[in-house]
Amino acid sequence: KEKVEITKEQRTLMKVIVDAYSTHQIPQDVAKKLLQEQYSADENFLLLTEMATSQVQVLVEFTKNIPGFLSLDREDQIALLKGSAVEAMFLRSAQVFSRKMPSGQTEVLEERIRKSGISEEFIIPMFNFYKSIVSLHMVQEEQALLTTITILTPDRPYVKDQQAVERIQETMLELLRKLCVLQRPQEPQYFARLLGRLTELRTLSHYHAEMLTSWRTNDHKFTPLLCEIWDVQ
Ligand SMILES: N#Cc1ccccc1NC(=O)[C@H](C1CCCCC1)n1c(-c2ccc(Cl)cc2)nc2cc(F)c(F)cc21
Repeated sequence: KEKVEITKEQRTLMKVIVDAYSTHQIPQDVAKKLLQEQYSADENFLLLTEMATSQVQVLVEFTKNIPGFLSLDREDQIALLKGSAVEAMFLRSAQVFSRKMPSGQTEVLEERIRKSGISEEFIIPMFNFYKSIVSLHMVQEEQALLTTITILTPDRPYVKDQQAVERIQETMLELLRKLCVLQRPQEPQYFARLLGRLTELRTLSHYHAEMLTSWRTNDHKFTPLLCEIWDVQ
């Protein structure tokens, strides 16, 4: 039986990542807004572009706190941010959806999102992903590390020094592996299941541009930052 224990450095690394992850969150709670009232498709589209834009800003701030990220080549830092922003946004949305809520509220939230203006064909794959995240019952350490691992994906377009990214990602993968073993000793496959979600996440993210351009709204206006990050306009 493998004796797994977190080293002192790993504990420090964990604390840095989790603190940064919880600090750099969007101030306004989108779930609360959506539960408070029903918006039109146009209002929802505007809300989405606002949320996505501020999500990119908090993502940039978060990555600055990932040990080793700032010592990567500057252009590679940008390539990693551009390459992971959409996935990070869907992962964040899934984590918001999987939050414990008073009974019946998750169903209301799901209904509001189904009717938000998003076109039918994307609703199923999106909620399949969200529900697969819900079923994992991740703790915040796992959520923070999973987002970090997503950002540190070496084979993003235009990354020059993939080895340098791999080295940092491996540190995070090893830490997550240990956490999963310690957190779920009775579920040896849990770590593999977590990483499997990143494959689903990448597939869902392929649709992001179409999800936006097919939104039921008269005016698909995007912020300059979103035009940069999302393949739109
Ligand atoms: N962006 C963003 C973002 C950043 C941080 C936190 C949540 C975010 N998600 C959001 O704001 C959107 C809202 C925006 C208003 C209209 C209804 C969807 N969203 C999405 C959703 C993101 C994208 C695309 Cl194409 C379709 C859907 N899946 C959500 C799940 C949830 F449970 C949830 F509460 C919100 C959710």
